[in-house]
Amino acid sequence: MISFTDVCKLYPEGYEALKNITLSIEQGEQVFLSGHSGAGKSTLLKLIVAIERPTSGNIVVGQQNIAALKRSAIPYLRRNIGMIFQEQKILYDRNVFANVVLPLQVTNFDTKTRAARVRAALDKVGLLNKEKADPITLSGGEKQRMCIARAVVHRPTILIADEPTANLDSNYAQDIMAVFESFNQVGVTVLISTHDEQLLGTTSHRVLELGHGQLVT
Ligand SMILES: Nc1ncnc2c1ncn2[C@@H]1O[C@H](COP(=O)(O)OP(=O)(O)OP(=O)(O)O)[C@@H](O)[C@H]1O
Repeated sequence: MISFTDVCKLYPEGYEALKNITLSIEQGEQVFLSGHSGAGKSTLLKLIVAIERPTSGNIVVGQQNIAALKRSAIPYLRRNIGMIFQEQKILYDRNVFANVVLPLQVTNFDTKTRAARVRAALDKVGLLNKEKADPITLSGGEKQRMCIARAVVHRPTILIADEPTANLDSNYAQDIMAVFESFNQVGVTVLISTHDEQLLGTTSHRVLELGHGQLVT
């Protein structure tokens, strides 16, 4: 489902963020990505959704070879992927419903179907009663759950999250992880980067550890 073969990423300034990464994640698997700050976790996740491009090596997601993907094909790739990134944009000039419906605006669904999908996504993250709320009034955990609803509203087969529990207290963090778990249980492939030592120490899921741009485990 996701495979990297000898992937290297050299940023234009010359920093080698990833060195010879080879890995494979099966369809329906949940995997955590760990590693120190600057280890290359965000870079690895960005390569999967073609926010960044590899300097060398091959990346296959589903049936698509990402390294060879034309810019015009990127929106099609992302139709199958839900993304939750740290620098995620929340639009504060509109309510929760309007934030979550955004990914559906490029689809052909009619208004009724869009509304049903948004409510189903909000329901899954426990925010159904907040659809009319302004995002500014949400707690940190609720904002994060809104971002998850937005990432899954188009029913992706792969979910990628970069430090989704950073800056949340442990109760909120557990809630967020339970939401990811519930998507994985219905067959979604989930890849989450995290620093959370407690979570990494107790999880039954596979942990890939990066250190200085290389896979340690
Ligand atoms: N756009 C960029 N241009 C140049 N260097 C970058 C860029 N993005 C990341 N880097 C560098 O690549 C290395 C890996 O960064 P990355 O953000 O992937 O690490 P990380 O493991 O996600 O770290 P953190 O946990 O702090 O978010 C770092 O040294 C970083 O400074």
